[in-house]
Amino acid sequence: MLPQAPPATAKASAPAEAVLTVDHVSKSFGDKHVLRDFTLTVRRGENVVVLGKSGSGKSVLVKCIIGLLPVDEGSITVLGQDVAALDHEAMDRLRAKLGFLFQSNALYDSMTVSENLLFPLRRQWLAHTPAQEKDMVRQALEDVGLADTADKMPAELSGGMRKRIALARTLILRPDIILYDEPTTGLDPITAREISGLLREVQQKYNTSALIISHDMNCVRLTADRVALLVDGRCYAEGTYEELEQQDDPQIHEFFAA
Ligand SMILES: Nc1ncnc2c1ncn2[C@@H]1O[C@H](COP(=O)(O)OP(=O)(O)OP(=O)(O)O)[C@@H](O)[C@H]1O
Repeated sequence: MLPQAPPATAKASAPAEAVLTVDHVSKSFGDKHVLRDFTLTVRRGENVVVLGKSGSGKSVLVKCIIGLLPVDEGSITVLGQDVAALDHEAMDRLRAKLGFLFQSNALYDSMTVSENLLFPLRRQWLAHTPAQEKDMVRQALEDVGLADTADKMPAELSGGMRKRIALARTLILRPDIILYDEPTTGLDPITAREISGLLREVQQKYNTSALIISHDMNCVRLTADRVALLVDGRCYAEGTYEELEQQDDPQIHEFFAA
């Protein structure tokens, strides 16, 4: 009798833990049903893009995730914590583990790049020495490919560079999950492609998980491990970019046909 083959590496196929779960969430404003039984999971180390038309409820979804809007039904779990059950202080502590990259970048024009990066760091509970702070700024700027910009003012930088600085400011806090809101909006196609590449580098280097809201199909293709289509308040379809691109369903196809 042949010796029994060792069991297949079960570990390799086990899915990573969920870091963000949106479970059958509904949210309405009066009789306007924005989210209807919406379900989505982001696993550790995964980039998930939420794709939806303008006004489909992407921002409402993000606001529910970070506890700025209460859900009507269903639940949201972030890093093992039920968002609805958290008091103000606990929610603040949870938000400190999330990174945000806003469409506007939200940089302070009157501060240098270095001061912009240090601003959120100094609001944290952990104290750092000036030497540690300098090192953290240097590392974050290196990670976004802008090592020599620490003393520059945001106004001296291009749109793509400002986006990188905003990302560095997020990375310096070592977030577990990053929420990207339209990360390539307003950038020319070449810069948009560079920023999309950077999102991938960040994911690989820090093993961060990300929820990315984007309309830019190039960005979606370059950054997404999985895409969730938000249509009529529901997660209408979910899959890799390539899987969804091949679907004939007109509701799915129209996103990829443009
Ligand atoms: N606080 C609110 N009160 C009432 N209606 C709201 C509120 N916030 C959002 N809405 C409505 O919910 C719907 C979804 O809005 P949302 O901003 O989430 O869309 P979106 O997908 O992010 O759009 P865009 O891509 O244009 O930013 C819209 O019809 C909007 O008017």
